[in-house]
Amino acid sequence: MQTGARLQAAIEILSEIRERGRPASVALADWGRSHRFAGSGDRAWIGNLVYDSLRRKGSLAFLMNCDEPRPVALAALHCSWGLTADDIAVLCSGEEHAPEPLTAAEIAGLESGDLSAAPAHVQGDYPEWLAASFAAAFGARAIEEGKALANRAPVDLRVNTLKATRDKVLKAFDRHNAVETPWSPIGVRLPPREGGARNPNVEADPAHGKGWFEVQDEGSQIAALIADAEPRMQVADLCAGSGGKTLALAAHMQNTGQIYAYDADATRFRPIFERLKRAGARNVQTLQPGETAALDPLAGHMDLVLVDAPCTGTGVWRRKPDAKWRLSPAQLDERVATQSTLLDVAATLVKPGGKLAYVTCSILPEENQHQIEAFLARAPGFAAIDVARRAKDVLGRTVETAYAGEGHGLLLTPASHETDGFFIALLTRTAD
Ligand SMILES: C[S@@+](CC[C@H](N)C(=O)[O-])C[C@H]1O[C@@H](n2cnc3c(N)ncnc32)[C@H](O)[C@@H]1O
Repeated sequence: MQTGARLQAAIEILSEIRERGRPASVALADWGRSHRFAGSGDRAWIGNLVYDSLRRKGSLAFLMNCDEPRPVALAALHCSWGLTADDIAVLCSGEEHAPEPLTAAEIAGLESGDLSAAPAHVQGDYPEWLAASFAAAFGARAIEEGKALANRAPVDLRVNTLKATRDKVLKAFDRHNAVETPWSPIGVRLPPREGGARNPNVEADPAHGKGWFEVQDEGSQIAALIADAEPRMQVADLCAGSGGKTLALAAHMQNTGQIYAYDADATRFRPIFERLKRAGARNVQTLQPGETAALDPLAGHMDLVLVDAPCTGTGVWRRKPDAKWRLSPAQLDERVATQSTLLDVAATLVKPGGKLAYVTCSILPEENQHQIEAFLARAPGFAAIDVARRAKDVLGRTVETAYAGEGHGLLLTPASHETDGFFIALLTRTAD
């Protein structure tokens, strides 16, 4: 496809997402199915522009004085890909499936659009209704943190220490410029590609088939590392999903002890079986998903309970940028209520002296520090552990929280740690 035709396709997909409220991944997959002639290079170019447009939709619309898909995509080419107004005018020839020529208003937006008078939520590209939460989380750094959540993310791999070493995995992805992640001793990072370039499909690599690594953001790796799982422990992973953290815990525990993996949703849980097999994890017992009675025998016996809670996913907006514009106050309230219930369930499983690790991939205080404060207020038999100290012990260096206020736990963010947004709190059961 000519570049102009790729641009027109991206604009059409953005219109589909906007008009029909469809997730970007679904709209892109549908487009691919109905345009079989498009090659993988075309799809990567179009997908990257769609995602970059969504990542910075608020600020790009402000610059262009219009939030329609076409001006937003043009502004993404300018602001995120570095094309000049003249470069973009060449693509908009109006011929051979290319977009119509630029209007005077579009040229003005591209050449002299200015964000300096825009409110913080526009400069930081987050929804206006979350402005107070961003200010509470980050204070004067709200715009900077929002901007970093609107960048592309790297592909992070967690080395499976049951089967490989970091050096082995680094070597396997040498051709993709693999480097060590900054914090996790078992992390490998493939930096994000620029412009329309395609990301490597790491899961198609033989090293993945051999179980040498799993795709897992460094923030998630850190959460699993500091959750305090030790060999021979009895551990419950209450929201195991497809097993990302279960696998990490199994490796930290060197395939000893027992991890009881549970999730309410059978479909989300299903991939765990294949992943456990590939990773060579033998200390995991899978519980019947959705059967809460399966948790009964664990009550009061667990050394560690991990609650990797369902959340708004505000910390992973780099990877799912359309989610940030779809999120609603009602969904946030619903998540907060579920998290609170899950903390209460988790508390019943912890043995005296045992631990409860609470993790979200959210940066919102409502789901993080406030959630922990409320739990500690209603569960006097639990006390907070100093996570910063634990992180220093595990990672060998000080990790400052990105949270601007007072509160328990550790908040990791793209701006402060080059990870996805993750919150980790560690509690201990002090009394019966
Ligand atoms: C953040 S995801 C878990 C990700 C997973 N631990 C990983 O590392 O890949 C949250 C999970 O919580 C599950 N969930 C939601 N409500 C639940 C409940 N009441 N009990 C158990 N799991 C629940 C969801 O199905 C989802 O898989």
